[in-house]
Amino acid sequence: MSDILTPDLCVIGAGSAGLTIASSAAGLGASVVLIEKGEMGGDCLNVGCVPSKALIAAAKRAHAVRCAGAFGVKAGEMTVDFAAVMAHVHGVVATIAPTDSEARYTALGVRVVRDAARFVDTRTVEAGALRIRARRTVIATGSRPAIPPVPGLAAVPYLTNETVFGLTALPERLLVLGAGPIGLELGQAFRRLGSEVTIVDSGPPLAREDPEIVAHTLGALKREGVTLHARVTVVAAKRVADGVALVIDEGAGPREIAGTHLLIATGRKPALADLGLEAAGVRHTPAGLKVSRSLRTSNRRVYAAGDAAGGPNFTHVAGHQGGLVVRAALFGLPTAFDATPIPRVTFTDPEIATVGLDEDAARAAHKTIGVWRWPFHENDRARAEGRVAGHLKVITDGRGRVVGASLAGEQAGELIHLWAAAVQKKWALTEIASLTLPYPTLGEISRRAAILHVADRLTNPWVGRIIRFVRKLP
Ligand SMILES: Cc1cc2nc3c(=O)[nH]c(=O)nc-3n(C[C@H](O)[C@H](O)[C@H](O)COP(=O)(O)OP(=O)(O)OC[C@H]3O[C@@H](n4cnc5c(N)ncnc54)[C@H](O)[C@@H]3O)c2cc1C
Ligand SMILES: NC(=O)c1ccc[n+]([C@@H]2O[C@H](COP(=O)([O-])OP(=O)(O)OC[C@H]3O[C@@H](n4cnc5c(N)ncnc54)[C@H](O)[C@@H]3O)[C@@H](O)[C@H]2O)c1
Repeated sequence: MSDILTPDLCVIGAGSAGLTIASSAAGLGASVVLIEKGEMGGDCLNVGCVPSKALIAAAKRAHAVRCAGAFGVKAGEMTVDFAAVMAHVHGVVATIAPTDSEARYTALGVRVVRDAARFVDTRTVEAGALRIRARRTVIATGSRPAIPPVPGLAAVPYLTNETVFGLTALPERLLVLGAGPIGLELGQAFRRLGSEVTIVDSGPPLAREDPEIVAHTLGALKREGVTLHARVTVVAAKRVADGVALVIDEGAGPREIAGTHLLIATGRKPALADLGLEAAGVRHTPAGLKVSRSLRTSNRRVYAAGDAAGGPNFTHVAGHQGGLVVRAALFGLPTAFDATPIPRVTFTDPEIATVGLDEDAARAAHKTIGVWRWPFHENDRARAEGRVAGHLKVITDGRGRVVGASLAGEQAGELIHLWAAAVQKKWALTEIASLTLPYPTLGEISRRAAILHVADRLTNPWVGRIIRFVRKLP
C-alpha cells in the first residue's frame, strides 16, 4: 500500500510558480509537498530565461568586439569558440541551480518528491509510491513548445528551447520558425555568434508589441544580417541534402529556404498531459485550464499558477501568481490576477520593454489620452555610448496619469522599472517631470518625455492669464 501524506498544500511542478508557492507557504508555517518530475527550477532555469540570457550575453560580447572600431579600438580578427560559449551558458545555470535545488527546499521545510504527479480523484495526487491528500493542490506544471501543424514538420529534425542549449557546434545556417520573443532573441544571438539566420513568421514579428517600437529592433536585426520573412504562408517542411528546408509563399508562389538547423519558436501550450485532470474534476480545453481570476480551477480545492494557468508566460508572472495563490489557498483571502500592469521585456538588442496599455487599448479605455515620445538619439549618454537606436513612448489618460509605456533602446528592460511603478501606482506624468535625475544617464529619457507633457500644459490659456496677472503685482 502506498504512503499517504496530508499536507496543507501540494504543489505540482518546481518551476518559477511552484517554487515561489512552496517557499512562501513553508515560510508561513504551512506543511508543503512539492512534486517535480524533471529538473528543479523548471523551464526558466534550465531551458528558458537563464540559458537564453547567458547565450545573449556571449553574443553581445561578440557584437561589441565587431563594433569596437567605431570607438577607435582595434580588436584584430574575432573568433567565437562555441564550446566555450556553451560552457559559459551551462556555468551560469549551474551557479543559479543551488537556489532552486531539492537540498535548499528541503532545508526550508518543504517535502520534495522527485516523481511525476497525477490526480487519482478530486483530492488525491499520486507520485510514485506516495499518495498526497492535501487541503489545497496547485497545478504549476508550466508549458511546452507548441509545434505547429506544418506539413512534413514531424518528419524533419528540429530544435526547440528544450534542445537548443544542448548544441555542441554552432549551426552554420539556422532557420527559425516564429518571430516572437524566443525566435528573435535566439535568432539575433546565433547571428552574432556567427550563424547565418533566417526567421520566418506567418504573422507580424512580436505581434503583441507596438509596431513603431518593434521597428527599431527589426532595423537592428536587418543591419546585423538576419533575414526575416514575416506574414508568409508556411507551406511545408522537408529534409534536404545538408539539413532542412521550409517551403514558404510570400504571395508569388511557393519557394524553398534551406538551413542546416531548424528552431521551432511558435509559442507554448500548457503542460497538462497525464495529470489525471478528469479524475480531479478540473475542467480544461485543448487551449488550457479553465481558471477564475483568483486562479481557482473548476475543482474548488485546486488552483493553477504560471504557464499552466494560461500565462502570460513570464517568470515574474509565475512568481506573482504564486503569491496570489498562497493568499487564496492558505488564508482564503480574495485575489484577482490582472496582467495589465505587469511589464515585459524582449531581450533583443535593442531591448523592447512594455507596461500597461498600448495606444489603441488606451484610446478604447479613455475618452482622451496623451502620447509622449522621446528618442534615444537626443540623450547625451546614448550618444556617448553609440547606442542611439530607439525611443520611449508614454501614454497618459485625460487626467495626465500614466496608463502605459513602451520603449525600444539600450537597457529598455531597466528603464521600464520607473514606468512599471508609474502604471502600478497610478502616478501622474508631472511627478516624473519633477524628478531631479543624474546626468548623463539613459534614465533622463523618462524625464524628458514627461517634460513634454508639462510643456503642453503650459500652453494652456490659463497659464498666460496667470502670468499677465502676476506681472501687474507690485
Ligand atoms: C527560451 C525561453 C526564454 C524565456 N525567457 C524569459 C525571460 O527572459 N523572462 C521571463 O520572464 N520569462 C521568460 N520565459 C518564460 C518563463 O521561462 C516561463 O514563463 C516560466 O518558466 C514559467 O514558470 P512555471 O513555473 O509556470 O513553469 P515551468 O518553469 O515550466 O515549471 C514547471 C515544472 O513542472 C514540472 N512538471 C510538469 N508536469 C509535472 C508532473 N505531472 N509532475 C511533476 N512535475 C511536473 C516540469 O518538469 C517543470 O519543472 C522564457 C521561456 C523560454 C522557453
Ligand atoms: N524575454 C522574455 O520575457 C521571453 C523570452 C522568450 C519567451 N518568453 C515567453 O515565452 C512565450 C513563447 O515565446 P514564443 O516566441 O515561442 O511564442 P510567441 O507566441 O510569442 O510567438 C510565436 C510566433 O510564432 C508565429 N507562428 C505560430 N505558428 C506559426 C506557423 N505555423 N508558421 C509560422 N509562424 C508561426 C506566431 O505568429 C508568433 O509570431 C512568449 O510569449 C513569452 O511569454 C518570454
